[in-house]
Amino acid sequence: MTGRHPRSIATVCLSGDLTDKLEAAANIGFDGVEIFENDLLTFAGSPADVRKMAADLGLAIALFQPFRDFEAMPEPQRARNMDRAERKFDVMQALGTDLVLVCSNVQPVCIDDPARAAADLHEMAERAAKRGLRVGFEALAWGRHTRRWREAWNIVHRADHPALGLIVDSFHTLALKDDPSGIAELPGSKIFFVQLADAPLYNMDVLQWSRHYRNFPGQGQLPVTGFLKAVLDSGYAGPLSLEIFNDEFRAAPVRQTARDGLRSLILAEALASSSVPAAALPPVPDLSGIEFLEFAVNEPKRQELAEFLGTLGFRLAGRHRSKAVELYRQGAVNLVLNAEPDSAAAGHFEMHGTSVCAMGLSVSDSRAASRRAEALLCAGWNEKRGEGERALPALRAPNGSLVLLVEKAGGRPSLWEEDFHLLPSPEAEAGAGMLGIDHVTQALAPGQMDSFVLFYRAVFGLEPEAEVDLPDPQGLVHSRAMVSRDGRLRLPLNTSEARETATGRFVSAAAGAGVHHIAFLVEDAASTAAAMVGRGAPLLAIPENYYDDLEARFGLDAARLETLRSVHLLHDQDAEEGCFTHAYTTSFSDRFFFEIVERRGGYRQFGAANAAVRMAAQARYHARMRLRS
Ligand SMILES: O=C(O)c1ccc(O)c(O)c1
Ligand SMILES: [Mg+2]
Repeated sequence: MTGRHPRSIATVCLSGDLTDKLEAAANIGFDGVEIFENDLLTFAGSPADVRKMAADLGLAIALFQPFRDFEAMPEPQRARNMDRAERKFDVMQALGTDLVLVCSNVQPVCIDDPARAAADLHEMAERAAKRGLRVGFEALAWGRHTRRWREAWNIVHRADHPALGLIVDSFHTLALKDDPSGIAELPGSKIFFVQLADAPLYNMDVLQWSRHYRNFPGQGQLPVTGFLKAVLDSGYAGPLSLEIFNDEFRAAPVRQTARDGLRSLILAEALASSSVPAAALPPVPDLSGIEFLEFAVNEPKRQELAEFLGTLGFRLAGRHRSKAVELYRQGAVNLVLNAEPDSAAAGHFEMHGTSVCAMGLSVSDSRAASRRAEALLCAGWNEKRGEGERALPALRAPNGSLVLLVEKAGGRPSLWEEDFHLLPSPEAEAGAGMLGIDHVTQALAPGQMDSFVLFYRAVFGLEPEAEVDLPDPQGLVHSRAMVSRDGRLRLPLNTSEARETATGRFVSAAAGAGVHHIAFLVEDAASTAAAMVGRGAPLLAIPENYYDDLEARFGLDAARLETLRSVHLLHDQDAEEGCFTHAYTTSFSDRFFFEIVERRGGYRQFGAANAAVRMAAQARYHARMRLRS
């Protein structure tokens, strides 16, 4: 590969001991690592052992860090710091790395004099150079006197030593809302190292923010792309390295974090260097929504689920030509029930019980979409298939479920016509009014949000909406919707630290993340709900108090209120008079549930105002069911 920057990750990003960290970084495909001193101190082998381990794994040790509180100290600390530096140079030579990161001094006694800082760094660089080593100086956003990249650069420039260079870190620059564009004017060869980190926008103490809430580029809200563009425009040719301090990363499975990290770096580079072909990714797929959802079932659960879907107005529309797979249909909604032994669905059923095991996304170019996914490190999947059946490119989502890429080619028979024996649709069967899939909500285990956000953002170009907190009677649920640019695909993601919330119960019952609810778009929620009730659908009962409050909030007339009340409908309005009217079923097998939604006047949200009422009703229902069994 030509002209690609070496890709590196700091050991502090990853969980486990140094062996776990290096193995994960190497296996996923990083070229190098930054060794954090703490990971070395707590490691039971020598620096030479670490050097050998990295070499055996094919990993460069790109940098050793941090070296703290060095520059501009009064005597006697100044002299002591020079000795301390010599000892760290010994460690670096044993490790086999030539670059140390000096972060700006935070000590109150540090002298406010750039000339002194420059002189001290000059001396350190002179000592380093004697051993063939180099020193990089980084501004910490909370440094005593040096906080911005330009302040650090002025000191480096003034010190004027070939073994001294600048280290820039996107977090420190962007957290202070400092302008990175001037980095483009620096001589690229004087930038010795580049660290990348993103973060959610929190209004908090910058040190706490940095030490606990950083995340990978693309997982947060900082303008990392603009920062990286400036870096690349300088002509910098060294490593791009991820440096994330994050409480959840410290607890997450190390290989997952390593994969997310490399995925984020590949995406960040592609976004920042869209004009450089070497960094290019196939484009974000042109998505037109969800073609189907597939449920993993066994034979008894297939019958049970088919009956449940019948109460929602779905009818059996076809049987697969070669597999124990059925298609249920209504409007543009396709639901597939897969009971085929020895399939991805069967594996999913073994692990998670009755659950959504695959989502079929409709794309204009499935091969390009799958090449993009592969370039972003998604594992693929080849399902066995019968003679003449369509091969659907498939990739694994972070929870192990599949995303299948369905291409709608004009003129060609549909997937359903190709692979299924379709049953004639009876004229009289009108269904209950489902038009399409409005959104599909997944419940995630605590700590998985960043991973899923990055997956949908990188592979499919969905953008995260602002996080909302939903109060369940048993704890808080955090929800963030991933939405395609044209709004046609909506995938809310929910997490909860509390085990007994609706989200927490799902994750423990289903043994992991998965689809928790499916919302169908309808034209007229009241008539659909009435049709569902007529068919025996179990709608979730909503308390009287809710309707009293609705009347007060929106001034709905008595007849409308009575309609809503009679079929357990909830209602919300946005500031622009957009309306959202919706109802829920109780859950299937205490797992997932369905929603019908009617959107009017451009309403774009998900009825968050009603989530507390829904979750309290679910908690009551759940408690009643538990008493019965
Ligand atoms: O939090 C810190 O102290 C710290 C140390 C080294 C770094 O490179 C950094 O960005 C932050
Ligand atoms: Mg840093």
